[in-house]
Amino acid sequence: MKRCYNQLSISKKGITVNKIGTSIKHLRNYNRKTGNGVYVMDMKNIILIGMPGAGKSTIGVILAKVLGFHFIDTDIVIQEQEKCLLKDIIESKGLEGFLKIENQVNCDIITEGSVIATGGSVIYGSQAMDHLREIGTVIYIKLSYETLKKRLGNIRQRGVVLKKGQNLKSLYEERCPLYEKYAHIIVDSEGLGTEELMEKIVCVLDELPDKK
Ligand SMILES: Nc1ncnc2c1ncn2[C@@H]1O[C@H](COP(=O)(O)OP(=O)(O)OP(=O)(O)O)[C@@H](O)[C@H]1O
Ligand SMILES: O=C(O)C1=C[C@@H](O)[C@@H](O)[C@H](O)C1
Ligand SMILES: [Mg+2]
Repeated sequence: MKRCYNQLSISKKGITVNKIGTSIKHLRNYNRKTGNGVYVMDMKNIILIGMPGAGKSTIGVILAKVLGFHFIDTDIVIQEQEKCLLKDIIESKGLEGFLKIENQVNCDIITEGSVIATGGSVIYGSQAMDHLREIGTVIYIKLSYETLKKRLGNIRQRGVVLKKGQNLKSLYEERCPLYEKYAHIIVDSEGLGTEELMEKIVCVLDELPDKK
């Protein structure tokens, strides 16, 4: 099922897409008589990726408020779709089953002007990552292993996709190259509190050459 998170509205001026905090984007080449036109998706999303505990959900919601964007947490979308907690999906369907659902949920996201906080394991879904890179700017929130270890308690209790014999260190080493591979931008969050990190991301976005 495709999920659409934005709303179209029709006015005398034609069809517009209302996005909180952003200018209204018009349907291009809109013909009032036929009602035809091409809507150009020119408002990108901001997609946050990174290790579990990197702060994607925490930062994502603050970023959305500051930018006037929508906020989507894909972990919550998965839970709503499956009507089940993440850890219970992992337990009942196994790691592969969970990753398949996560890939599908992320592939199905249709939105614009949204901050999307992904789950830490989203980078195992290559179709999902290709889709997310298409619909927005992918930001990798990078944090050292040492800080993550301190921040995360028992990662098994958190429902992390951890293979047999894997620990936080080997998970970190396996995933870092994948986060780097899929990121448009890498933001080092070492030593930064939530407000500082949020400000750093806003600055980085502000400097993007193709900012819309
Ligand atoms: N900049 C920060 N400094 C210190 N602690 C932080 C920071 N950002 C988030 N945290 C804390 O780290 C923990 C994990 O944050 P959060 O749940 O946002 O991570 P996540 O990246 O969304 O993880 P997951 O992949 O599991 O969804 C929380 O307890 C949160 O309060
Ligand atoms: O990093 C992970 O393996 C995960 C992180 C969470 O956000 C959830 O997506 C899920 O619990 C798996
Ligand atoms: Mg999260």
